[in-house]
Amino acid sequence: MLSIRHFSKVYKGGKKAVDDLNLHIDKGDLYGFIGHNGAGKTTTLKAVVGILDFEEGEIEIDGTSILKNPLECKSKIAYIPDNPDLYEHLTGIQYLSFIADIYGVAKEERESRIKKYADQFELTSSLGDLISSYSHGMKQKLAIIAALVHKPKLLILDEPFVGLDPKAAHTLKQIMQEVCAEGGAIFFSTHVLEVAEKLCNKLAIIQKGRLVVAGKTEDVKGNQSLEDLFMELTRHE
Ligand SMILES: Nc1ncnc2c1ncn2[C@@H]1O[C@H](COP(=O)(O)OP(=O)(O)OP(=O)(O)O)[C@@H](O)[C@H]1O
Repeated sequence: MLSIRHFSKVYKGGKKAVDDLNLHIDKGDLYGFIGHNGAGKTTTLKAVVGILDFEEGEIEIDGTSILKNPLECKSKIAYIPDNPDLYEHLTGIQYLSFIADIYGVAKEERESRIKKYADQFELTSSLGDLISSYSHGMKQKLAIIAALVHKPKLLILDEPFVGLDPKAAHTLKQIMQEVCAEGGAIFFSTHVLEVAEKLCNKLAIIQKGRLVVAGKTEDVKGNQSLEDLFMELTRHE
């Protein structure tokens, strides 16, 4: 579903943020991406979704190159950045309809998907309100619903649990598991190691732009907790 091969990114000014990264995410994978602040997670996620140019390496979504055919790739994915910017002058439902229009989602399908996820996140009664009146968590929930409205094959999430209350975080975990059980795939960054450990079937740890370890959660962790492993692998940071 997602193949990252020999990906490197050097920012203007010479900073090498990611160095020769190789990762493969299959259909059904719930894949956690872990690393210290500045390790290169957001840089990787932005390159995957086609909003950050790169010169070295190849990234393919469902067999299609994000550099050569970005539109086809973007039709199959959804991305939620760590701080989503929404159109504040629209109401929640206007925003969701706008996103559904962009992806050409049929009326009945969009209505049922919006209802399902808005009910789950207890946002239904606020959908008629202006986004500018939403709290940070409500905006985060709206961004999640918008990402799910076209049933993407691949969801890319940058620290999706930040700002969510415990109930909303629980709902999001359930939705993520459901998406993957139905054959979708999710690649997400997080600093919440307990969540990654419990939720993900695969994990990757990145440090200073280089992959430290990647694979099935049980193989990566062995008998220790993810926190112990993470501290051990990154202790020279
Ligand atoms: N636009 C930019 N220009 C120059 N350097 C950048 C730019 N964006 C990020 N960097 C640098 O690239 C490195 C990786 O940053 P990145 O945002 O990918 O880290 P991260 O793992 O997502 O961190 P965090 O957990 O804090 O979000 C950092 O050293 C950062 O300073």
